[in-house]
Amino acid sequence: MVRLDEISVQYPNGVRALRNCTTGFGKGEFIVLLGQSGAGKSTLLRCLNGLVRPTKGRVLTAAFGDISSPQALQAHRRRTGMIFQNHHLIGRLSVLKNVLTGRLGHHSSWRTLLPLPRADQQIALRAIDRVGLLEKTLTRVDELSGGQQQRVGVARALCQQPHLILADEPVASLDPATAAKVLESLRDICAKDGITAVVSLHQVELARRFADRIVGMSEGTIVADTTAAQLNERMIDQIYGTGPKTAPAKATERHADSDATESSEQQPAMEAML
Ligand SMILES: Nc1ncnc2c1ncn2[C@@H]1O[C@H](COP(=O)(O)OP(=O)(O)OP(=O)(O)O)[C@@H](O)[C@H]1O
Repeated sequence: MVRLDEISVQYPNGVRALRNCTTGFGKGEFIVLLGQSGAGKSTLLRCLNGLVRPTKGRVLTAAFGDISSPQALQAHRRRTGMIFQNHHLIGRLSVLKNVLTGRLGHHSSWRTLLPLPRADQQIALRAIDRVGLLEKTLTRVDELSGGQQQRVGVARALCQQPHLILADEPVASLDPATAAKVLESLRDICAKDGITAVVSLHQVELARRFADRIVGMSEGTIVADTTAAQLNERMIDQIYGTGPKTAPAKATERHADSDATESSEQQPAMEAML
């Protein structure tokens, strides 16, 4: 469904974040990326939706081919839902309006200046229903709990009718029980709809519980690629070295900032369209 072909990424500051990574993600697979902070998980996710351009190698999709061409990238992004640790929702808008932002990529820029069609509202309502938030449809997002907000993030991704969902530490800011519920709901919906999901996590236990497949990364390299059932201590040592099996508290403030920049730049345009 999507394939990374000998991908390397070197950032302008010289950091080599990915080194010759080759792997593929099949239709309907739920893949968890595991690795210490700095292993390259976010960079790999960003290559999968073209936010980071590989220095070397290609990202190939079954539907659109090599995403290095602008047309293929645009088509691929339209069908790729993103879920972030910090949700990236617009707090003062309702659940419905936030979820509807998932439809914007399906319209030309002039069309989005008008209210979105009824069909889009129905797709959004169905997505909200699937994550169990129908009774909160008109509630402001900043009045919801963290777990509910992340379910809005899932609904927004579903509203794109995606082939692929990329989730960068989607449950890192949630308590363990809520984290498990959010992942369970995401996994079940993806399995039912045949959506491929690539999810980075810091918790080995959650990876074991929810993943079909686990891809382990260390220093920009894929060091393990296994079914969840076959993940063993040797592989965990390869992924984490002698470090902890559950990674320490997050070191993603820099990403949160850069992701926030992306979304805050888009916010005024989004609000105008809704
Ligand atoms: N925009 C950037 N510019 C320069 N270096 C970067 C950039 N983004 C990431 N890096 C570096 O690339 C390497 C891989 O980072 P990446 O964010 O992909 O790792 P990660 O596994 O997602 O880490 P975390 O779990 O902390 O989010 C790190 O050394 C990081 O400092």
